[in-house]
Amino acid sequence: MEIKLLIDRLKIKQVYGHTNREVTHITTDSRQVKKGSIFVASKGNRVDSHNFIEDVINKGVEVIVVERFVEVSDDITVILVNDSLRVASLFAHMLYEYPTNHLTTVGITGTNGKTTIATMLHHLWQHLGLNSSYIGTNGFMLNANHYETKNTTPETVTLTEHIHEAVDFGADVMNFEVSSHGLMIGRLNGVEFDIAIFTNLTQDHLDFHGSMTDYKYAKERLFTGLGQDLSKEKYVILNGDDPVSELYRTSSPYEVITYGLQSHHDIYADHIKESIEGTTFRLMTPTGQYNVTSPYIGLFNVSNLIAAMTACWVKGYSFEQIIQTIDQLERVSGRLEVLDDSLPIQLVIDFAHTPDGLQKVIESVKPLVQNKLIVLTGMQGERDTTKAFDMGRIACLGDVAIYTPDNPVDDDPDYLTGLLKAGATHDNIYEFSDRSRGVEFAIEISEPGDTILLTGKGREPYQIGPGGVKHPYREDEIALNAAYKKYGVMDREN
Ligand SMILES: CC(=O)N[C@H]1[C@@H](OP(=O)(O)OP(=O)(O)OC[C@H]2O[C@@H](n3ccc(=O)[nH]c3=O)[C@H](O)[C@@H]2O)O[C@H](CO)[C@@H](O)[C@@H]1O[C@H](C)C(=O)N[C@@H](C)C(=O)N[C@H](CCC(=O)O)C(=O)O
Ligand SMILES: Nc1ncnc2c1ncn2[C@@H]1O[C@H](COP(=O)(O)OP(=O)(O)OP(=O)(O)O)[C@@H](O)[C@H]1O
Repeated sequence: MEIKLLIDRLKIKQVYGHTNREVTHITTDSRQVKKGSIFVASKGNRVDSHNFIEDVINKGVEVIVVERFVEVSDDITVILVNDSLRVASLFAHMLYEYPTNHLTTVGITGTNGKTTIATMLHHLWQHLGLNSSYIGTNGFMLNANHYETKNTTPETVTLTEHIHEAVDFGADVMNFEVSSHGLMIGRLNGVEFDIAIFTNLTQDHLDFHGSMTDYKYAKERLFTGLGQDLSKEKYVILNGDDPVSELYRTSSPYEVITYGLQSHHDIYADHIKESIEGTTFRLMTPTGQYNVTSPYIGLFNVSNLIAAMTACWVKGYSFEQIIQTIDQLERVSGRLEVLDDSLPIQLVIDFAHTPDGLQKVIESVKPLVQNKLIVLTGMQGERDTTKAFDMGRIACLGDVAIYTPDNPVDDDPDYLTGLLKAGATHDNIYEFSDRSRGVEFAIEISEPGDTILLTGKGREPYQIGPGGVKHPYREDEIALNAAYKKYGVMDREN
């Protein structure tokens, strides 16, 4: 695309150099530039990437977007603007031909359940015969192809580029985990959603948002962002069990469908029966009642599954069609996942890292516990530590609570476990500054019939230590190795 077309869209700007250049790529990261790239410089929390301009010019970049004047040779085109990241969104969407117009987009927001619902949907669409894409905490996916990403909602240019890749791949639908950070700092600028789903709002990320009120309004942006154009077919799917849905109901003019576990919702479940293999329930819908056998454990996963099914239903699939695919659905990686059911203990990994998530996950597992319940929980460094006290208290719903750090970054691991310990409600508690030792200890003290619930990590393959350095870490492997050592089960499948 000729940069003149991009520049013409901006009123407030100063442009130096030629405007008849062709560009094929845009990036906010100097390490990603190639010939034909526009490089957008910005001031981050850690570095000011205006400092990399010489470097990107040496790599062949001829067009740069900046927020402050920089001295460069005359053969470089410099576009000086007020807010370079806002311009990055605009240029990226123009360059990639407004990619969200070419597929169905589903945005999922809420404190817990985004990855779960987005993953369920990604599989449901494929079983219904569509090509699907997923972007979120577990990376970027095009059907079964998986690529790593850095954030739950990546920065604006990377996100737009991935949407463009999904369109090129032939994806019919793209499922987005929409983080409140992403909504607040413009990572989703230009993304036009067709379906917006809300899971729940409970305490998390107060280090970033400051208060639950600000956090609530951050998430509301997904719903106000749907716009007002009623010639478009869009839907709002809200968890009726969460009171915040009443606000989000008023945030958008599109049809609202509520789901949940209570009979006054539009779509809900009753006759729920839980086991360690999964859950059965009766799905009550505007088109009839259906029996569902779900491979997912836990009441909150009934809610999550209904949200996912509802998104397929509003796109025209019947509940009969949708339910037929459910027994083929894959487990959601690291979310209430039972590791090797041949063991004499129930060894479960989960990603719960908020008080509500932890409470729900313990409540889900408790009825299935035969002997004692050992809960391991962790506190993240440099994050919302005000949740630690409650998490320490909730972990004591187990007979044994083990406190560890989880991605401590530059915080002292003992400080983090101490914050958890402050909430303890019984004495059967242990602290480990090395999380893997805590996992091994949980196995060491277990007896056949016990349930061990390892929360906060799931299958995240690293621990973030001092300086933000990621060290390889696999909780599933540590736990299984310790369990095989203790219980001698050799036929491991992993
Ligand atoms: C606090 C925060 O949001 N930080 C984000 C921010 O980092 P930053 O401001 O420190 O960036 P920086 O390192 O100063 O770099 C500034 C600019 O220079 C560029 N750069 C940098 C180095 C270089 O050599 N060359 C270069 O061009 C960078 O690409 C960037 O454009 O910009 C980065 C690039 O876009 C993000 O990856 C990073 O997310 C970090 C990793 C993070 O942990 N964010 C969390 C708080 C977050 O966003 N979480 C949400 C929610 C998750 C959930 O729901 O649990 C998420 O969506 O992930
Ligand atoms: N609907 C729900 N309500 C409460 N807790 C839930 C719900 N769904 C999942 N959880 C719990 O929260 C944990 C995280 O789930 P999931 O990864 O789906 O959430 P998320 O919103 O994507 O979180 P993140 O933004 O941190 O990636 C799960 O492992 C489970 O313990």
